[in-house]
Amino acid sequence: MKKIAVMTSGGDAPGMNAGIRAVTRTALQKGLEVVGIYRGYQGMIEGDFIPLDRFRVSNIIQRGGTFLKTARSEEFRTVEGRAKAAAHLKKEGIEALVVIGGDGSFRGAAALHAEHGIQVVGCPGTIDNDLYGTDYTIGYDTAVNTAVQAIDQIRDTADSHNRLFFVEVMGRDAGFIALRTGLASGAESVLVPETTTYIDELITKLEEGRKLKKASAIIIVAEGDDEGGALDIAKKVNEKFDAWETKVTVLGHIQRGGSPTAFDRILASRMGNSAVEALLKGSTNVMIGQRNNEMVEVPFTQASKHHETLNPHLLELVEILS
Ligand SMILES: Nc1ncnc2c1ncn2[C@@H]1O[C@H](COP(=O)(O)OP(=O)(O)O)[C@@H](O)[C@H]1O
Ligand SMILES: O=P(O)(O)OC[C@H]1O[C@](O)(COP(=O)(O)O)[C@@H](O)[C@@H]1O
Ligand SMILES: [Mg+2]
Repeated sequence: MKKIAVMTSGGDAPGMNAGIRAVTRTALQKGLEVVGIYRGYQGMIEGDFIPLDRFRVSNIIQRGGTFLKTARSEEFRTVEGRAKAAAHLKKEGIEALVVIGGDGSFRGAAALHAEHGIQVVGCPGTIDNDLYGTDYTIGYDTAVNTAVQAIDQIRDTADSHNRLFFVEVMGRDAGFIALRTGLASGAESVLVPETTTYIDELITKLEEGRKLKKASAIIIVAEGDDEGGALDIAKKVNEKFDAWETKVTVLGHIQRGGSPTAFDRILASRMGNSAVEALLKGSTNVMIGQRNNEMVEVPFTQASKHHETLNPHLLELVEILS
């Protein structure tokens, strides 16, 4: 193997730049040439490539987003689109690829391997933490820290006015961001898609809080919750409970940006490094995961099929401590 490519795909996540840097510098150190692919699979289809040297990845470890840009490409979902993409890779002499992205990106990589024999290894890059086989994905820790900081600020104003806040966090159909954010911000309750949400139970809890003369209440709602988003849930609660004035905040894309935490930079650096080592020893169709602080290889088929379960003890802890 002489030349590899690296790309970012799907939703951006803080730490992706640190991952690109780690892939590039590890590969160069092993005597490989490295090419960056702009705009995910769409850039691959269009042959939008840039040679990477050690200086091209200087001064990016601390930057959010991804300097290679990212995209969601409908064309890559087609056999024809993938054939165009593979033709560009072959013309450039690229034999192997590191994809930093989520479950969808790994499905795309698996198709590229099946149809065109390109060797593919993935690094989990998504704020949602919704991949099986890794304790953490790149960007998750930063997103949680961003959300916690925002909720600390909401708590100041909620307390001053004695209000009830519903704060919606991202996570698509997973509740990881919501759970960790709720624990760290001392939320009264966390509503996640993985467990059934009972509006009546929530109201009982809020009433108990009123009786205890709590100054405010903050409920964290995962965007994919089974009872709907924060606005829907606030409405349902308000139909039966209006003792507190109620406000809704949707944190949205601020959770995706910002400088990555030290945790995410280190995770991305280790994963990028392991991805190149995996390619060199001939692995393909695997994601690099972190398990008990060790780097491991997880087949794409497992990684993208489902995600880890939420820790029920942590869900319980939110209730115990609130
Ligand atoms: N089943 C699939 N076959 C081929 N390509 C896919 C498939 N699923 C996703 N992709 C490609 O991967 C891209 C990123 O996937 P997406 O689900 O949007 O984000 P993520 O990788 O963060 O989960 C898609 O826009 C598409 O180009
Ligand atoms: O930026 P978009 O296209 O609105 O997508 C929003 C979605 O992307 C995410 O921020 C990240 O998801 P992916 O990493 O799977 O792309 C989700 O939490 C959210 O549901
Ligand atoms: Mg995804």
